Amino acid sequence: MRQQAQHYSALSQPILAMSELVCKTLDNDTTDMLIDKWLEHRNDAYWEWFQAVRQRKHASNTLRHQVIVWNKGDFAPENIFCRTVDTGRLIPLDRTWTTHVYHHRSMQDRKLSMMPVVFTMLPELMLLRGMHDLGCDDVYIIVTDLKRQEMDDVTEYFKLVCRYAYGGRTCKPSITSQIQYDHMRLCHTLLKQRRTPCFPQIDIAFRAILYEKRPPFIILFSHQTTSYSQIFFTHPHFVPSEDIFFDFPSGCPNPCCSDDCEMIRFPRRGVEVAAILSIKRGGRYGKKIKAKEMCNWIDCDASFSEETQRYAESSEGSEGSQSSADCGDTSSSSSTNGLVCSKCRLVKYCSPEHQRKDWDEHRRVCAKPASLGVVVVLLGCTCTMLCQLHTIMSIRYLTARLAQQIDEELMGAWGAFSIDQLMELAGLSCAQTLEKVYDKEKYRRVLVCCGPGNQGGDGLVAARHLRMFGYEPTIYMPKPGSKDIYKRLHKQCDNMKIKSLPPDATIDELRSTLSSTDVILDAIFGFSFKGPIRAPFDEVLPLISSSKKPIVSVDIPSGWNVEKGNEAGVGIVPDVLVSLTAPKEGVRSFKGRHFLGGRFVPKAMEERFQLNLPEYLGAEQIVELSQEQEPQRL
Ligand SMILES: NC(=O)C1=CN([C@@H]2O[C@H](COP(=O)(O)OP(=O)(O)OC[C@H]3O[C@@H](n4cnc5c(N)ncnc54)[C@H](O)[C@@H]3O)[C@@H](O)[C@H]2O)[C@@H](O)CC1
Ligand SMILES: [K+]
Repeated sequence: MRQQAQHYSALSQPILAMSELVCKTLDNDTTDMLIDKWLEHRNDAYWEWFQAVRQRKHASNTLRHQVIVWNKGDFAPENIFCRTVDTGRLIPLDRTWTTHVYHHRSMQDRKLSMMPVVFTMLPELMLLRGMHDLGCDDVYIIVTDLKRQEMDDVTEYFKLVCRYAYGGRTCKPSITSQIQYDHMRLCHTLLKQRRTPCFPQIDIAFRAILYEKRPPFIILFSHQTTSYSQIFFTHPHFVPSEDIFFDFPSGCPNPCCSDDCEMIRFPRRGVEVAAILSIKRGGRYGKKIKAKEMCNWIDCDASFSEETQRYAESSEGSEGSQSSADCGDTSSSSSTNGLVCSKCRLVKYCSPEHQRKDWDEHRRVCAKPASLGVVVVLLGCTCTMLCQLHTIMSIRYLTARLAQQIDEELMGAWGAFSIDQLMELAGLSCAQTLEKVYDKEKYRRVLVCCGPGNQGGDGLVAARHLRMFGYEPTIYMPKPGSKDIYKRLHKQCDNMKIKSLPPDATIDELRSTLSSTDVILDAIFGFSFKGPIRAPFDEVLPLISSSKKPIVSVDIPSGWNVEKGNEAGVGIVPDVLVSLTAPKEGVRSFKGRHFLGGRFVPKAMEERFQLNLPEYLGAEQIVELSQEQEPQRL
């Protein structure tokens, strides 16, 4: 061992036999067992993400774009299909794998199990496995205790070495000295911090695995709670598409977690942020990587040429494939075109026979795209109506977490909005909605009920605009917000001589104000509400509900669960709802007039989150989504 170690250097190619790390292998059955455990005790954030995937089905009907599909059946790996990055096949997530975990021998001495390591990363591993077809039956993980900065440094070092000196290749003297310097620095730092394994051990195992096993990706796991685990891809082709993974959970249990606090650096934003080792392939270092599109039948090695692709369609859907198979074309040799499943249009086969063979598996996901269904139903409608209705049908409903994420991004470095701006537009759209439905001659007296959060701010802005529109608003804030913006907005209302009930107004005072109110604006709770309702709102909400006055709710009716709706039956049931940015999951079954407001989402963001928002007309701040009755002004 010592003799072999003498040959180890930053610039020579190590072999796995030189590694002193212990390799623990978790076979397919163990992985299966871990997946079952995960399904039993799954983390809510991942569960939400998988649910959201369902809504995005057939967002795009083009063959290459639908990267993850779940159309039918329960939440189980066999019902969730992933488009592989290397063969373009759409295959279920139930293909397991063998995990090779390399760790320091001290962990073995302490009888530490490697299962928790795999379990921590299970959702990420499942997706990575699902998105890689060839050569991904084995997954390699090296366990470290690197801190965040050290992980960053090690990542940069491996990128450098793989780019210039992979497989012991010689490189320019200036690069050689840089590699040697970085290597020395890392050895020294990790030794000083008593990291186990030390850097040379990580380096030997890492580069030897790359060279001998040639995996599509390799993982450096970190035990440190303040660090993250890095996934290295050995080619840009192996990085899953960002289309669907941009909102994949960060792995951190804290819902306010930012990008910087990822536990596993899953490439949520695609190639741009992934750690890619640009290994030059070909010659004696292995085959060049070429993404190819292959027949969806897993045992077939026919591939389709990109340039000459001519999508021949089978005459019927997959269900009809059995009859087309009888036509007798059984060629499975390399083909330049293919048969596209005419029902879902998501998969391609080299022959009807292979389409038939794959049907048992593919039937679990095969479904007509939603948009086609709409076209059939609406054949009698005018073109404009059809477009509008189609858009409405496919608008995205948000979970609480996603609504918060969009909010943060709008006000983050990319969005660059301030809260004042968003609140102004949100409040304006609430006032505009009320004005659209309730004529100021008949419904002049508006009670604007404001909660303690940002939604309360929307209410104050709306009160100001309503006054401008000629209404007579009265503000009721049972628990005024403490933020400066809240106080400024209230001052602006005071300046316009808008009345406010005192925060400590008694229930009797509220009852008497309600009796002289024509319409109520419910700006109490928004997407951050979590039941049960606490005082003083536990008395206020029932009183508003029992007043029998018309109610316009902002974003989500107060007291409703953001995802499950009014399941507890204690929420306000409004006549009109104005959703902000995009409607929330909980209002899917809302029966009244439903508007969308908050016209500030940039197109790029709308596309990234696949919100599929309807078009706002002209200078309107609102757009009506659906209504039970004919739209009319009351
Ligand atoms: N991006 C967007 O869509 C924008 C959203 N805005 C508004 O901001 C809202 C979200 O604002 P916030 O995150 O501040 O939250 P909320 O306005 O939903 O309210 C949170 C407040 O309610 C209290 N609360 C929560 N559950 C409670 C319970 N069970 N009993 C009593 N009190 C409870 C909390 O203590 C907190 O003070 C949205 O719904 C929307 O109306 C706009 O202001 C700006 C733009
Ligand atoms: K509300």
